[in-house]
Amino acid sequence: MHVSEIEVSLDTRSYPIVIGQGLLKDQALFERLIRGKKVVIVTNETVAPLYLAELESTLSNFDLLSFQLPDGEQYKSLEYFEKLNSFLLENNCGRDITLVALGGGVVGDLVGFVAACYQRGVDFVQVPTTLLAQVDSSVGGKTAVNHPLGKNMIGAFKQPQAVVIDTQTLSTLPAREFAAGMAEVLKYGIVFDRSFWQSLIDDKSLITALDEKSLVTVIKRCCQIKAEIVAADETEKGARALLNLGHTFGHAIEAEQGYGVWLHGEAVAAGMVIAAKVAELRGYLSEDDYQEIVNTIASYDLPTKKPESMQTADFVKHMKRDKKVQNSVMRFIIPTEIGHCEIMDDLTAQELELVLK
Ligand SMILES: NC(=O)c1ccc[n+]([C@@H]2O[C@H](COP(=O)([O-])OP(=O)(O)OC[C@H]3O[C@@H](n4cnc5c(N)ncnc54)[C@H](O)[C@@H]3O)[C@@H](O)[C@H]2O)c1
Ligand SMILES: O=C(O)C(=O)C[C@@H](O)[C@H](O)[C@H](O)COP(=O)(O)O
Ligand SMILES: [Zn+2]
Repeated sequence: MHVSEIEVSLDTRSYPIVIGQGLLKDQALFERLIRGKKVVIVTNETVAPLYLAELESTLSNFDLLSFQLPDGEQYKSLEYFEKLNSFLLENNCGRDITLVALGGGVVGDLVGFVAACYQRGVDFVQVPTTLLAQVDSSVGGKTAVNHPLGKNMIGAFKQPQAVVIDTQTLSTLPAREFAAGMAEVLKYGIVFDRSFWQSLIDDKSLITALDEKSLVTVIKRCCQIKAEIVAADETEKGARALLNLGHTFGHAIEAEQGYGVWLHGEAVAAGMVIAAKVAELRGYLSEDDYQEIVNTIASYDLPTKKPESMQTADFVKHMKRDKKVQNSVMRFIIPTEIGHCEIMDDLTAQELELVLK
């Protein structure tokens, strides 16, 4: 089995991202990565029947418990944050526990936040099973739950002990979820790397056919980019904000439509098109690049338009609370060419009205 390893360099909190096919079965790997004796696997009702027994068998030398969440973005909530904490207390889990997040970004974000808070912080390991979680959410330590008034509004920066990516798990992922993960993959191309972007166009049929070599190449490149950005700016004081391309609009769509109605990746896809339109209207982005962004996003079966029902005021209401707001000024990430983005803080109400038409 070929296994790749990428390090997220954060001094004493550095950790590996291990990528390979069949890693859920790698007993020696997990025994190397987990410090204590007691492990709680947290997963959800969809992932459990697919992968829980396999991981439990791999971790059979640990004192093991498991906890299942219902499936859905709406359960990335304070209510389920409390339920998981209660489960840990009821089972007398101490500070030496390791939480293992087995699932997509919803499980990973919630478990990470519990790991940040339970008894003021315990170890956790990310075992992402969606494309989105493998390329983005499992890396970098942004953990959170949603609030009815905004996405990821209550959370913490808490880095995992390790990220273990078993690419085999993608074989059971529904097509709509795969496409949602591709939105974040395309984001890396638009923000940081034009030649990576080009490869996503050239290799589209291999990628969507889940060709193992192509998938590993894509996952590795995304993890490398994210690891570099996080190492340079862990808590988003500067460059890390670029990873938010499309999210200011996307988070507004998710919250306004009701969590889970639009998938995170779908909302980000539409948000990236809106951000690209802002840039094109300003003359910062060429018409050709704008059109290439729209066409490529559409080619991966992702939306390129906002929900019809949403008006400018519905966006503004949410965007005013965006975490990038500084001194009451909204800030947006916009592409100036494919492979390069900048932060913009002078979008006018008229421009906003125009792009959201
Ligand atoms: N922390 C971060 O840096 C970060 C980055 C990006 C996104 N996110 C968050 O991640 C969440 C979205 O994550 P997601 O797209 O993984 O959604 P998700 O966690 O809801 O998973 C998507 C769906 O796939 C199912 N699933 C998971 N693995 C599967 C598998 N291998 N086979 C079959 N079904 C499987 C899940 O049960 C769910 O129904 C959002 O809450 C978003 O805000 C966080
Ligand atoms: O890791 C980051 O930084 C990101 O912005 C990655 C995003 O894809 C992700 O959706 C993140 O959770 C958004 O963060 P938020 O701070 O806008 O809630
Ligand atoms: Zn995202």
